[in-house]
Amino acid sequence: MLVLSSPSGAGKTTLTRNLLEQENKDDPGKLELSVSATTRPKRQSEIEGVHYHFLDKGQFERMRDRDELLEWAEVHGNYYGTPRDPVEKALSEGRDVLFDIDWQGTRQLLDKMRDDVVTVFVLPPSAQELKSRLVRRAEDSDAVIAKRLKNAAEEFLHWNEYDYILVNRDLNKSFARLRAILTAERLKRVKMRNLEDFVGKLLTELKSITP
Ligand SMILES: Nc1nc2c(ncn2[C@@H]2O[C@H](COP(=O)(O)OP(=O)(O)O)[C@@H](O)[C@H]2O)c(=O)[nH]1
Ligand SMILES: Nc1ncnc2c1ncn2[C@@H]1O[C@H](COP(=O)(O)OP(=O)(O)O)[C@@H](O)[C@H]1O
Repeated sequence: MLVLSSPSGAGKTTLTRNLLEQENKDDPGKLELSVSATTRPKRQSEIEGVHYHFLDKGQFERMRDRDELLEWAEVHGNYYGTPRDPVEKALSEGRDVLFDIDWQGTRQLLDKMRDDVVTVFVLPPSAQELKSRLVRRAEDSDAVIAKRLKNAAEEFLHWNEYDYILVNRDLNKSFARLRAILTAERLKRVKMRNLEDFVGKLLTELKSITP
């Protein structure tokens, strides 16, 4: 499980989309995005079921109360949560799962599955650039942008709960660094499947060619 968090506008959605596209080009189906449920209104560019499952408050609360969410939180005055089933299915089938969730949700995932979770916190190069990106994205009203900027102060404080920090100045560089994190994490001995079998085969082969 690879988690990206950041204050709104730092670039985590852009980075997750690029990562999914590139990874699935190289190894189709290996990395899956966890599509969250939310009560926030849909943005113009968003598609139901692709970017989020857009629910009303009652629908969300029913999912939460039936324990169908792996984690959930209230962010910027709306509910957000991770549907449990798709994540469990992907993991059981050996796929990696990418999450774009906030620090509250990250804490809940870590409490449940610490050994399997890698966390990345994305920071903007400056506060002014954070504001400019929110304005340039042109998806939210001035009031919504103001609220997100105000909440960024609280979110910044959680940087030290994450494994990796990406200061997202140049998008290409940040993307390359994110891929490096994923590659290195996949190469960790404890995360590699069937390694014992592989080394066993190497030993057998070695014996057969050793005089
Ligand atoms: N805990 C939790 N946070 C989420 C989830 N989905 C999205 N978020 C976070 O909610 C915040 C707002 O997301 P969004 O409304 O898409 O705005 P954006 O960050 O400005 O693109 C971001 O910090 C997301 O990472 C989720 O399923 N659980
Ligand atoms: N490194 C970067 N340099 C300049 N603009 C960026 C960079 N990364 C993201 N952006 C732009 O900033 C805006 C916010 O990015 P987004 O990925 O939506 O942020 P978040 O998901 O963290 O709220 C978008 O318009 C995006 O195209």
